[in-house]
Amino acid sequence: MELTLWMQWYQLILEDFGFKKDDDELSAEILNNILDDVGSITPQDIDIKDKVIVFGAGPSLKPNLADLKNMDLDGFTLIAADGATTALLEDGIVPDIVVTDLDGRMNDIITANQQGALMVVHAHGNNREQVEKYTPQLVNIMGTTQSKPLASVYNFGGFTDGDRCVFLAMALGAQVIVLSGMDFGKTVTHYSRPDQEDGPADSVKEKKLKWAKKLVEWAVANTQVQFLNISGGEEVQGVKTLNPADLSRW
Ligand SMILES: Nc1ncnc2c1ncn2[C@@H]1O[C@H](COP(=O)(O)OP(=O)(O)OP(=O)(O)O)[C@@H](O)[C@H]1O
Ligand SMILES: Nc1nc2c(c(=O)[nH]1)N=C(CO)CN2
Ligand SMILES: [Mg+2]
Repeated sequence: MELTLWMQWYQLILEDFGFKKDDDELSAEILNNILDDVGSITPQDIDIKDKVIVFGAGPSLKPNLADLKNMDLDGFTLIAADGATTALLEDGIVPDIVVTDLDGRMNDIITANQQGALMVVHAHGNNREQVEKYTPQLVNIMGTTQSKPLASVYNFGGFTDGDRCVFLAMALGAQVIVLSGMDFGKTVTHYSRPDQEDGPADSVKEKKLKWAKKLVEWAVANTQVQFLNISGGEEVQGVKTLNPADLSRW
């Protein structure tokens, strides 16, 4: 999404959650400084295929993976939103890219990185400590922010890890984006909340998922990218729902 338009969404999100722009900016500056020290990658360093699968951490993720793990996924770039990484690794799949604000199961995210996954690390006002602690433990990192971009910290638009996967894929030139485990709604899994069982979202998470869905629906309505949905959960307006097995036709 173009930056000036994203900034209008961002303003509404700040107001809705009471987040402070200054906190987001400070965290982004800290990430930028760390990346200056440890090194980082740029969008030009990331080659994606025309077809991408974005994995969110919703309840349909595991059933989706049960089908996908027996299919040939070579034609797709696989992008995992944070905690979804754990579910992929359980099924023997290493994502090509992990988009994370560093609150998934960090051991698994580090393992995926060691096995080749590129890291898209998001700095925001509520994850400064995780940025400081975990970024130096990672390699092949690209930084992102939801606020003002910096030399090594990009803003492609998007808010939650899952919808930011979508905006990243679009910025990198994806033509087809398949949504998996992007249920939205009111149920979260232990992949999203590593210390909890699957169950109802708290009010903040529910609100985050509403914004995530709105942003994905904006992308569907305002870009030429072809979206397909194999997730269960809520219908995403304008997106055809498929069975995972039918993906081989795309
Ligand atoms: N029902 C769902 N439960 C959890 N995640 C979902 C769901 N549906 C879609 N998703 C997407 O999967 C992503 C999983 O990442 P993760 O749970 O780490 O979220 P997050 O963006 O860091 O949010 P939070 O700040 O609540 O941890 C979410 O960002 C969201 O976009
Ligand atoms: N300031 C702030 N920004 C965010 C937050 C958060 O908790 N605080 N959570 C996000 C992932 O859903 C994305 N951005
Ligand atoms: Mg997260």
